[in-house]
Amino acid sequence: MKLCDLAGEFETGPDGAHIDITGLTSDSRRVEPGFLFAALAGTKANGESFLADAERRGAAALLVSKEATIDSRLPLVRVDDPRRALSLMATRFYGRQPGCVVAVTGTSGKTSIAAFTRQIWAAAGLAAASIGTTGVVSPGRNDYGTLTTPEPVALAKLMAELADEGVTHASMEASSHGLDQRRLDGIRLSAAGFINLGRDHMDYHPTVEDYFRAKMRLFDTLLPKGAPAVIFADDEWSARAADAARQAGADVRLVGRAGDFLVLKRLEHERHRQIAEIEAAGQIHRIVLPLAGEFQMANALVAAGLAISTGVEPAIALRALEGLRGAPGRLELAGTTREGVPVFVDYAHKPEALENVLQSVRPFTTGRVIAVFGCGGDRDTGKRPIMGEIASRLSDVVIVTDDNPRSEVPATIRAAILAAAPGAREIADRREAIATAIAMAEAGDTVIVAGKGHENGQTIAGETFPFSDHEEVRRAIADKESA
Ligand SMILES: CC(=O)N[C@H]1[C@@H](OP(=O)(O)OP(=O)(O)OC[C@H]2O[C@@H](n3ccc(=O)[nH]c3=O)[C@H](O)[C@@H]2O)O[C@H](CO)[C@@H](O)[C@@H]1O[C@H](C)C(=O)N[C@@H](C)C(=O)N[C@H](CCC(=O)O)C(=O)O
Ligand SMILES: Nc1ncnc2c1ncn2[C@@H]1O[C@H](COP(=O)(O)OP(=O)(O)OP(=O)(O)O)[C@@H](O)[C@H]1O
Ligand SMILES: N[C@H](CCC[C@H](N)C(=O)O)C(=O)O
Ligand SMILES: [Mg+2]
Repeated sequence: MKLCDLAGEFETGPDGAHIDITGLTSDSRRVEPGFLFAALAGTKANGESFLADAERRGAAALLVSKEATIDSRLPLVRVDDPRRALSLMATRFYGRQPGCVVAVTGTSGKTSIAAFTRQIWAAAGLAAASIGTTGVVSPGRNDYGTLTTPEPVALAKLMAELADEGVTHASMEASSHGLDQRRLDGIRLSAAGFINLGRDHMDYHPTVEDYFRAKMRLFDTLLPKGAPAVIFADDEWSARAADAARQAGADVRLVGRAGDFLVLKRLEHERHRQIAEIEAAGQIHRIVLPLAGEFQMANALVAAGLAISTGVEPAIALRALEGLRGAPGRLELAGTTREGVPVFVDYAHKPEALENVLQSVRPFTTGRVIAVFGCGGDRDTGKRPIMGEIASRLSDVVIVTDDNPRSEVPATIRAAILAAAPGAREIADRREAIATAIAMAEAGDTVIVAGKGHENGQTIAGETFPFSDHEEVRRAIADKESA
């Protein structure tokens, strides 16, 4: 593609306008001959330090900030916001996107909502995909993922591939990092969703306000004016999110007990399912959601709201809730012991998520709630004691173990949690911690293994070892039975 076509509204200068660009990247190590290299200011480095490296590898043009002092003979595209420009150029380069893309933000529930929206569309006969923390799922794929919101170039390429594979509807997660770093600025959105705001990523965002503002970019910058914004109505931050979306000119649709678009009239919990009465356009629909946890009902309502807002009949969308499968590792029943103790694997790795999950199992637990969890290294340290306090308040037995210590000393992470969790046991080895919880469980108890959900590895000191909470649960149950 010619540089001037790729640059679109951004100026290229006369010399380079007609050179051919063969690809684009923001990582100089991935530059190939003919590529445009985007120099981005990062958290650890500045891409401007790698211009020479990019040039050596064959870069044909550079995307740089207006203020940068550049010593290069290559054609330059100078812009105010290189990250945004890179996203816009990447989608121009790859061309196609599914005709209908929705994005959802919030602290907890994004993966579940993206997966549910895909399932509702599929139930309505549409070729649908979801993109997020657990990877990419579509009629033709089930790819494991690493980031919640992929990098802009990878995302643009993926969207084009999905469109080529016949996918017409895609739901994606918009993480605060993704929004802040403009990863999805090139995506054409048909609707957007908001679920909640809690404590997360305080290592990256200086304040909660900054975190909230990053999330609101979805409505005030990315969502086209007049497009539907589906907002969960029952969170502490709902009113502010709705205001922000309304001010940005979105068509706000509230879902939940305090909703106006989908109103949750009644909810009854059974062991592994819930029965709900939902009002849509003046009609009451009685549905059975085959998932435990009130938070899943909230997620299901946002997903149904997004599906309805993109053309699915309300009756069809709400009926589809009866066939929903939870996203992998989200309050997922990983096994049941011979005594009938359910063992759930859950991805709660932040305070509100842990609180929700522990509260969710209480109604059907006649004995003890046994919780096994830890916290990841190189992430927000402030959440550790908060999670320790929540676990000891809401469970009867707490076992503190390792999550992904990454580069940190694991014992230091555990100590920070234990300081706020009096009476908790400390078992560093995650396999042993899971086995201990399952071995001690008696009839009436519930075991929750939290923090890693769908993950298939444990990262310790820069190395990732194969590890699956699901497999460990199965192994521990089998060992208990044969003992
Ligand atoms: C903290 C964070 O978000 N970092 C992201 C950020 O990196 P950065 O800009 O800070 O990178 P940097 O190391 O300072 O380097 C600056 C620039 O120099 C470039 N560089 C660097 C070295 C070199 O030799 N040549 C070169 O060109 C880098 O490619 C980069 O463009 O921008 C990069 C490009 O977009 C991202 O890859 C990177 O995500 C890293 C991989 C990451 O781990 N991010 C996590 C924390 C994340 O994004 N998580 C969210 C939320 C998770 C959730 O809550 O679910 C997600 O969406 O997954
Ligand atoms: N609506 C919700 N409210 C509170 N907690 C929730 C909600 N939905 C899910 N959770 C909890 O958060 C965990 C993660 O859920 P999910 O993966 O759907 O959220 P996410 O926003 O994608 O999280 P992440 O940013 O970590 O990818 C679940 O395992 C559950 O413990
Ligand atoms: N996307 C999240 C995942 C955390 C998962 C948890 N197991 C941990 O390692 O902290 C993050 O990178 O902060
Ligand atoms: Mg997610």
